[in-house]
Amino acid sequence: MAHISQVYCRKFSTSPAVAGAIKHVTVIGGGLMGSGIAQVAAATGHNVVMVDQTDDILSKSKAAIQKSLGRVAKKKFADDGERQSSFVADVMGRIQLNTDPVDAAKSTDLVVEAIVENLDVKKKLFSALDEAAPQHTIFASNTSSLPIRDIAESTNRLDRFGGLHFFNPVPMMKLVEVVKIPETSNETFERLVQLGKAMGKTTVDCKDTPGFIVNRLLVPYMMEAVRMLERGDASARDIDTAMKLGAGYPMGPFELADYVGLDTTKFIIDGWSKKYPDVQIFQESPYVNKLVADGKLGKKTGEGFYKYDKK
Ligand SMILES: CCCCCCCCCCCCCC(=O)CC(=O)SCCNC(=O)CCNC(=O)[C@H](O)C(C)(C)COP(=O)(O)OP(=O)(O)OC[C@H]1O[C@@H](n2cnc3c(N)ncnc32)[C@H](O)[C@@H]1OP(=O)(O)O
Ligand SMILES: NC(=O)C1=CN([C@@H]2O[C@H](COP(=O)(O)OP(=O)(O)OC[C@H]3O[C@@H](n4cnc5c(N)ncnc54)[C@H](O)[C@@H]3O)[C@@H](O)[C@H]2O)C=CC1
Repeated sequence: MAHISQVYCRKFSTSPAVAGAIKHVTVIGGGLMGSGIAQVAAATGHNVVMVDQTDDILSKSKAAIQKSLGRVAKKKFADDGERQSSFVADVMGRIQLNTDPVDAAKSTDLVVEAIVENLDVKKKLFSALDEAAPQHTIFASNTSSLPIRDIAESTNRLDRFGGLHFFNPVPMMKLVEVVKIPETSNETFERLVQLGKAMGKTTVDCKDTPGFIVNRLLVPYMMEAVRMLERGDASARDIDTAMKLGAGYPMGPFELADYVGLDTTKFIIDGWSKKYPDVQIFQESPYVNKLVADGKLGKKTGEGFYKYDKK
C-alpha cells in the first residue's frame, strides 16, 4: 500500500518529478568547487553532467576528480586494488561532460552553479538556463558571498531557487549551508536539504544573509589576518602556525586563502568592500591585490602567500 504522503504528492504536486528525490544533477563550473560537487554527487549515486567553457578545462576537471576519487578509494577499499579501480570507474561512469549549459539544463532535476564569483556573469547564465530548463528543475548557487536573491532575480522561478553552499575540498568537508530566499518554496527547500543529506553532508539552514553562517565569521577573521601582515605585526608563517597550534584550525588563514584561490578571495573582498564602504574590515587588501595582479592565485597557480610544488 502506498504511504499517505506518497499519495498526497502524486495527487497534488504540479509535476510528479517535483515530489521525488533529485536524481539528475547538472553542475555548471568544473573548477575547484564544481568538480568536487560533481564528484560527490556521482559518488552518492546521482547522474551528473558537469559543464565548463571548454573541452580542455573539462578534461582537467575530470583528471582532478579521478585523482581525488583515487584517494577516497584507497581509504574505502584498502589493499584491494581491483575494488578501488571499479569504484573509480563506476563513479566516473555517472559523470558526463558538456560545454553547453543550456543543453545540459534541458533534462535535469537540479542545476548547481559553481562558476566565477561575479553577479553579472551568474545572472546571465541563470537567465539563459531559465528559458531551457523544465518546470520542475530547481536552481541553486554555490556562491560564497553574493546574495542568492540577487542572482535568482534573473529567473522566473524564485520559488525553485536557493543556495547550496559547499566547502572546499568538497569530498572532505562535511557541511552544506542550505539557503532560503523569501520566495523559496518549502518543497524546494526540503528537496535541497534532502540532496545535501543524500550527498553525505550535514546541512544547516540559513537565511540569505551576507556570507551565510560560515563566511560571515570566516571573512572578517581572514581579513584581520591580512591586516596583521600588512601592519608588520607578524609573518604569514607565524600567523598560520599560531592559528593551527593555538586555536586548533586545520589550516592557518594564509594557507586557507591560497587553498581557496586568491582570485576568488579578491572577488569576495571587492564585492563586500563596494557593498559595505563604511565597514573598515571589508576594505581592499593591497597585499592580496598585488598577488593577484602578479598572477599568484595560490595553490592552483603554484604560488600565492606561499610557493607550492606543481604536481
Ligand atoms: C588571509 C588573507 C585573505 C583575506 C581574504 C578574506 C576573504 C575570505 C575568503 C573566504 C573564502 C570562503 C570560501 C568559501 O565559500 C567556503 C570555504 O570553502 S572555506 C574553506 C573551508 N575549508 C577548510 O577550512 C579546509 C581546512 N583544511 C582541512 O580540513 C585539511 O587541511 C584538508 C582536509 C584540506 C587536508 O588535510 P591535510 O591533513 O592538511 O592534508 P592531507 O593531504 O594529508 O589530507 C588529509 C586526508 O584528506 C584526504 N584528502 C584531502 N583532500 C582530498 C581531496 N580533495 N579528495 C579526496 N581526499 C582528500 C587525503 O587523502 C588524506 O587522507 P588520509 O586517509 O588521511 O591519508
Ligand atoms: N574556492 C573555494 O574555496 C570556494 C568557492 N566557492 C564559490 O564557488 C564558485 C566557484 O569557485 P571555484 O570553484 O573556486 O572557482 P574556479 O575558478 O576554480 O572555477 C570556476 C569555473 O567556472 C568556469 N566558468 C566560468 N564562467 C562560466 C560559464 N559562464 N559557464 C560555465 N563555466 C564557467 C571556469 O572556467 C572555471 O573552471 C564561486 O562562486 C565561489 O565563490 C564556494 C565555496 C568555496
